Amino acid sequence: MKLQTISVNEAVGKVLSHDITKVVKGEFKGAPFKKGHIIKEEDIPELLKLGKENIYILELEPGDVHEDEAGIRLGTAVAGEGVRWCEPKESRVNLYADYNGLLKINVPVVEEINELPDVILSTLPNNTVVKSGDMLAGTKVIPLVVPEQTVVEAENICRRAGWVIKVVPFKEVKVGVVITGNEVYKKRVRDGFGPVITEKVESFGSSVIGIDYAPDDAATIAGKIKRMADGGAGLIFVTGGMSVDPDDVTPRAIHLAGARVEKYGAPALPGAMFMLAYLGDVPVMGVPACGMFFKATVVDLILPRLLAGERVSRRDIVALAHGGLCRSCSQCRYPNCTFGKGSN
Ligand SMILES: Nc1nc2c(c(=O)[nH]1)N[C@H]1C(S)=C(S)[C@@H](COP(=O)(O)OP(=O)(O)OC[C@H]3O[C@@H](n4cnc5c(N)ncnc54)[C@H](O)[C@@H]3O)O[C@H]1N2
Ligand code: MOO
Repeated sequence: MKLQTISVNEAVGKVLSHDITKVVKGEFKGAPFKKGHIIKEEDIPELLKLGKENIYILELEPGDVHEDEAGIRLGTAVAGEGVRWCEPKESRVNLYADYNGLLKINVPVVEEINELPDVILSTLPNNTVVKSGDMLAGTKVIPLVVPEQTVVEAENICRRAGWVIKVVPFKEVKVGVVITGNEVYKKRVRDGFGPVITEKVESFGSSVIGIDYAPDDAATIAGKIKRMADGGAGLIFVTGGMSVDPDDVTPRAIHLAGARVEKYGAPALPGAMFMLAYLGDVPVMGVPACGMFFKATVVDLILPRLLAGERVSRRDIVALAHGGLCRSCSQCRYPNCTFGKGSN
């Protein structure tokens, strides 16, 4: 590359090497002078007002990639299914969601890309629930010109990995709910769990196909879990009875139903007494009472993943630990907070 610095006063007739942007009080006000612009006499006062006494005139040589082209190539390389990129601004290319879904970030690959010289890729946390049009990531190069080799290496990393950033759409799942507890079964207490679960499930485009009530009896609860699965439920909630009292029999009931327990006890607060099991391929969630009392619990971290069709493992639940502590703010701002954001 041949990068020539010349005084603005001598720049008339020269071709600008990159966008010159305007920022007023920290706010980006666009680029009054675009890359490729031929400087005219009348541009000089405006350039001086923008604080530019010298400007770059650039001649690319073989093996050079201009920052904007590099940004586009990076954006193209990292954008997977459901992700689109925008035109570069000072080489920064933003990536946006094409539809509602679950954002998946291939974290080790993102780090591998960031190990390259002169390249950055910055993303929202893995497993964020996103809406169509949400910004998911931004990528850019640091210098005005990077070696072609750097861009090629980034592209190769992405190609080898298969995917870097993608949005997985939610499936329409038929959800069954078994509400446990003698006090609810015998109608001494009005069920508060059913409406909470129904609202959460429907917000992802799925539906509750049945809500059944069971007393604190493991065999009865187990029978109702099996009936939900036989009736076509693709995901089953079992609520209450998840802690240490003698009448807390839900974990035993899930086991008795024939489900294979992935993990009982989740490193998320609220949600410690949570259980995830699989009855064949059907996920069964044992949800403690906190799932009804608090706006955000472990359910909000696991449900979107299950509805996106993910097989959530014991390992995934263990990984919730870092970031799994809710700050218990007086006014809940979830999902705009750190709850569930530290896991990989
Ligand atoms: N000694 C201990 N006590 C508790 C522990 C513990 O480790 N040691 N863990 C606490 C944590 S953490 C949680 S979370 C809760 C879990 O509670 P359960 O899932 O066992 O809930 P229940 O005991 O069945 O109910 C608690 C409370 O909520 C009311 N409830 C339950 N289901 C419904 C419903 N469908 N509608 C309305 N209200 C409902 C129930 O009547 C109780 O008042 O345990 C802590 N305790
Ligand atoms: O399952 Mo409980 O969170 O720890 O409220």
